[in-house]
Amino acid sequence: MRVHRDGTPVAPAPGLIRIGTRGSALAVAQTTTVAESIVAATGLEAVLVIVTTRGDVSRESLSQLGGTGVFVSALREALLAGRCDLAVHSLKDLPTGPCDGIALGAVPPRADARDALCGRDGLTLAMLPAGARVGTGSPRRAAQIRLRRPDVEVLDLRGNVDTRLGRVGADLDAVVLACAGLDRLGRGAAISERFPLDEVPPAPGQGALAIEVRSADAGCEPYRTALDALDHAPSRATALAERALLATLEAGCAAPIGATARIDGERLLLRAEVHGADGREQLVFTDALPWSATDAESAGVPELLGARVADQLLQMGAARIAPLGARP
Ligand SMILES: NCc1[nH]cc(CCC(=O)O)c1CC(=O)O
Repeated sequence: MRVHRDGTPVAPAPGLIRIGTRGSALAVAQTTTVAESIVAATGLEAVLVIVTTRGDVSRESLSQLGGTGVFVSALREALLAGRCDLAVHSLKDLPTGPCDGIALGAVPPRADARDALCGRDGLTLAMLPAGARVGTGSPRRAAQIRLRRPDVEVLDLRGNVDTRLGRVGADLDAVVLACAGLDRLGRGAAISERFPLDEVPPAPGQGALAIEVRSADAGCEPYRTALDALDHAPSRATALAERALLATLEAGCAAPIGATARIDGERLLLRAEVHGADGREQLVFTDALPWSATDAESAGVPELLGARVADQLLQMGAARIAPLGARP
């Protein structure tokens, strides 16, 4: 497998699949795993095409750039322009709306969706001393921590995973990050606590990857074989239910919303929470619908379930208590 970094085009060739990715260590690690699966399933040769986004090179804050969508759009442009054949994203960073000409080709088996506390000296959230300094850039994570530990100080945090981890034991006592990213980077040893999904629901889609393909190519070989080999029905169903919730709430990726779906026997179950702007109010709702990976009737169930849970949260006052349209 080759990694192409310099920005010049990689010509399409028979037997070669060009996989677009962001250039961060995390993105390259996860796209490498995807590429290896494709090579194993299809016998194709794979090249990673690294697409630099404004979000990677700019020092502006994410809100000035227009949200995490900036990471996604450069990769989608490369796909639409034919500079790569597939694009690999962190599913939680994708905007909820459809994108003309692009289809969600596959959702591979989901990594650990939980949030992780990385505390100095192995400290868990309960063990942190009063007044401890905890870093996170996420309003959801901030609200979840304040609710459990009103006596700790939550501080804003940006930067890549290594930058954030580097602050632990320096100016911060702990940071909160996604388990998936830490595990994929081989930094799982930095985790002092993995928060239970039902108690601290993560961002919708966290831990899942989205493999995008040009809509016109989705049913054609060799893409079809590659995508079929990558796709994992339970991971797709849970991630899509969580995203449908976000879409119905008309919420941005920085809105203080946590969601976790799971397969429970022959049902798809979705639990979601919305946090108030002041960090004290919280709404929680859980619902389930019949779902089975082998049943054609189950198509559309994840979207239906996500919309139902969102409607219920709206009736409970979600739009009143939370800044749903907030950008990071
Ligand atoms: N918000 C940025 C982001 N987008 C995807 C991941 C990695 C986890 C994943 O793949 O869901 C992270 C880092 C984090 O939240 O700690």
